[in-house]
Amino acid sequence: MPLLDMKAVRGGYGDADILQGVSITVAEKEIVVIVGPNGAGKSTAMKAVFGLLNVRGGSIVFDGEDITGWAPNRIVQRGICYVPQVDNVFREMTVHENFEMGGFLRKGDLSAAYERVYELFPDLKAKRRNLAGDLSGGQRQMVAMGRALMLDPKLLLLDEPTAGLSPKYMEQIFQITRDVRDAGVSILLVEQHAKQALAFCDRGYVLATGANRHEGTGQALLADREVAEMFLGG
Ligand SMILES: Nc1ncnc2c1ncn2[C@@H]1O[C@H](COP(=O)(O)OP(=O)(O)OP(=O)(O)O)[C@@H](O)[C@H]1O
Repeated sequence: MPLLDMKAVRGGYGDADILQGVSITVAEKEIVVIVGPNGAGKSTAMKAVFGLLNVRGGSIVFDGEDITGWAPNRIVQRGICYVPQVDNVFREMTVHENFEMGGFLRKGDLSAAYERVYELFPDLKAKRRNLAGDLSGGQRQMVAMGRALMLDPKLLLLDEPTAGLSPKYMEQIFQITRDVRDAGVSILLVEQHAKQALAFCDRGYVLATGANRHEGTGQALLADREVAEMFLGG
């Protein structure tokens, strides 16, 4: 059974259905990417998993439990964390304070959790007293990921983590994403950099106009002529 099993989900923000029956699965310790043209519903599909959408059809099962219609705070407690594309750090707080905010919902000694995030993001250890707002875009993205990881999720949702980053930082974020997966966390991410993301993920989905178009391993999607012509710029 996959860790996340989203089946034929329909829904939107208001009355109109943006998602027209989207199905996505994520297995334990798998990196799954959603790609597709602008407005395809990629971010919306991710928001559906996190309880930010009016889901009017289909189901979302996580770790054996039907979480369809649950509120985000309950979903977080169940083991899913979501890193939105923008406004994902507290800019007026230090790196460490951001991590403290991340751990806010957890009880007990968090020293192991801090150790784990600083191990994953060694660059941030030296900048732990710096304001998050003073960091580069790539480092802010790391703060956002680290903050989410403080909650020790089973599944991490990342909405365009490499948006606006240089190729160097994009590679670094991908590498860190692999490290996070190797530490036992499953990852679902939305990416604009489709070719690079498909090359790095385990499996991918191509969405268009709110529906599934293609799915397969990253390598299979990259090798698919129709995917290349229609969605990857030839
Ligand atoms: N908060 C919102 N309220 C109403 N409509 C929205 C909202 N967010 C997105 N939409 C609409 O939902 C559709 C899908 O948007 P979504 O952001 O999921 O696309 P996307 O595939 O992630 O594309 P992009 O790469 O441009 O972010 C678009 O038509 C968009 O205008």
